[in-house]
Amino acid sequence: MNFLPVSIDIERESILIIGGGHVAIHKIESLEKFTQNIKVIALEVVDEIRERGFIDIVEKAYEPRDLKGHLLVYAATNNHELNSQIRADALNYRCLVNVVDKPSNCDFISPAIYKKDPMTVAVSSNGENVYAAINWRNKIKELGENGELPEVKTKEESRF
Ligand SMILES: C[C@@]1(CC(=O)O)c2cc3[nH]c(cc4nc(cc5[nH]c(cc(n2)[C@H]1CCC(=O)O)[C@@](C)(CC(=O)O)[C@@H]5CCC(=O)O)C(CC(=O)O)=C4CCC(=O)O)c(CCC(=O)O)c3CC(=O)O
Ligand SMILES: NC(=O)C1=CN([C@@H]2O[C@H](COP(=O)(O)OP(=O)(O)OC[C@H]3O[C@@H](n4cnc5c(N)ncnc54)[C@H](O)[C@@H]3O)[C@@H](O)[C@H]2O)C=CC1
Repeated sequence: MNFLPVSIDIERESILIIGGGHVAIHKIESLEKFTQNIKVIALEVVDEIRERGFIDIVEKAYEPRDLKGHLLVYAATNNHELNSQIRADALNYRCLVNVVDKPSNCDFISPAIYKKDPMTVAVSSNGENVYAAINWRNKIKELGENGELPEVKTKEESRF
């Protein structure tokens, strides 16, 4: 596996999550710091997703055509075969898919994020050790909360 970190403009994107359980909530907790343009398709959706109010929820079984028009897709069902099938289907729709139960079958993976406007830190272990990524992020967050990261000044003042 070899994942390149990039920052994607999602201003005009609707992000699709297939599956509405605990892992879907995880993904939403990161995504909602950046966008409310999120759609969830699942047989059943947990209350924590419903309570958010801004999420477009469709309670039904996944079908390949659901992928149409979505750049970023999270295959987050509890069905291993279905999650892999979603990535295979996505080849016909130009989507990038995060398969939550198989790092080696992902177009992209979700880093551990610390966001303090306008700065974002995203830590990844290249999909190899999610707990190490979370530990590093927590350490960076601690530095940020304790005022130990460089102050963000204007662009001119920040020049090297
Ligand atoms: C590869 C990746 C794919 C992807 O999902 O993109 C992946 C895969 C897997 N995670 C597993 C378990 C857990 N993951 C979390 C949490 C997070 N997982 C995230 C990312 C990633 N997880 C990607 C790699 C990122 C990298 O490169 O390092 C974070 C950082 C970001 C996010 O999800 O948004 C988010 C922290 C959110 C935050 O704190 O901000 C927790 C903790 C918790 O649930 O609270 C548990 C324990 C759950 C429990 O114990 O029940 C397992 C099960 C196998 C195992 O346990 O060994 C797999 C499958 C596997 O590794 O095979
Ligand atoms: N990447 C990560 O951070 C982590 C990944 N995992 C993996 O994530 C997977 C999902 O776990 P949970 O969210 O806890 O499961 P869950 O059981 O809480 O939720 C599963 C969801 O999938 C939906 N679903 C199942 N079949 C469907 C279909 N045909 N069409 C539409 N929706 C369908 C269900 O309705 C439900 O909303 C597990 O396979 C687990 O191994 C687990 C922990 C962390």
